[in-house]
Amino acid sequence: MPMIEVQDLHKSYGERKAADGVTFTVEEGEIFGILGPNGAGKTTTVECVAGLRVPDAGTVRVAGLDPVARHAEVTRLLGVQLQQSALQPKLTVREALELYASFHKRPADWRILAERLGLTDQLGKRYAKLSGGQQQRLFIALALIGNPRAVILDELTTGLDPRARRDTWALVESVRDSGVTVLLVTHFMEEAQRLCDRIAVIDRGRVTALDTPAGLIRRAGAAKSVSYEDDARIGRAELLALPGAAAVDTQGGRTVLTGTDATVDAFVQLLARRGVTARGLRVTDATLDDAYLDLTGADQ
Ligand SMILES: Nc1ncnc2c1ncn2[C@@H]1O[C@H](COP(=O)(O)OP(=O)(O)OP(=O)(O)O)[C@@H](O)[C@H]1O
Repeated sequence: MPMIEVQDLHKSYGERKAADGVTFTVEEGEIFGILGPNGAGKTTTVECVAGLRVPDAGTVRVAGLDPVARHAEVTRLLGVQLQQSALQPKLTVREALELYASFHKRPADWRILAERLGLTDQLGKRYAKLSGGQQQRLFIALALIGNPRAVILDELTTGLDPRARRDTWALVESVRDSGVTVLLVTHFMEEAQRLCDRIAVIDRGRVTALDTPAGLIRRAGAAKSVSYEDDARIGRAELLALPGAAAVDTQGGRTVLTGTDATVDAFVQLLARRGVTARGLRVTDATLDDAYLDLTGADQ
């Protein structure tokens, strides 16, 4: 049985369709990403999974249970860290952990959790005095305190510096390695590419693609890009006419040609035929960023 199933989920706020037929399945043990631009419907979708919102139509199941009708059981199975979570500013880390542990019948040992999440030295610190990274670690601890089988982590690393973000990624991996399924909401491509086994790209309330990170990149068809110092000897139209060529941009005096392996081969042959040396030539693999722009139309 899948850990989480969402089938044709619809949810509107008045006229605004936040989820417009969202469908995906999360298997046990996965880190499954929901990636999409602001307002795409990501939070609405995971709130329905957590049973915090009632869908207008469609089916949601967590370990086979309806999260609205069987809310108490689902709360035991599913830990939730929602976007913009906040705690009472004067609460200390220890008090928050103890309080949340008291909500569960069989909580995890909060001291072990604090140790695992690097919070042991912060136990006496008030929530308001924690750094952004420490606050996020505390929220992960609170999401895990009921020993859940799955966790929802929504916009976990927003506002964190690159170092804290990387530390948080390592934590998410260790959560998965401990056997907990992770549903991760993000709008950071790098985060999704680095962490997720599979990703659903959501745009305007719909899943526009669902695949592994590598699959999404391949599907977007922009597998490679080649860049060089522009000297205008090869025209833009000529570059775009190469097989598989998807785009030509100029960035900081460099021409960037995006396409497939075939585009790169044809470009190199073109240089050879012309006897032209492209200075500062670089060939790079396209990232999920390129695929994402393609899949969401976010650059339009
Ligand atoms: N409680 C609400 N009342 C009215 N409209 C809402 C409410 N919550 C969300 N919306 C709207 O529904 C749409 C989807 O919002 P949602 O928060 O699900 O998107 P999101 O993908 O999580 O966005 P973000 O990345 O900005 O958090 C947006 O247009 C948002 O303004």
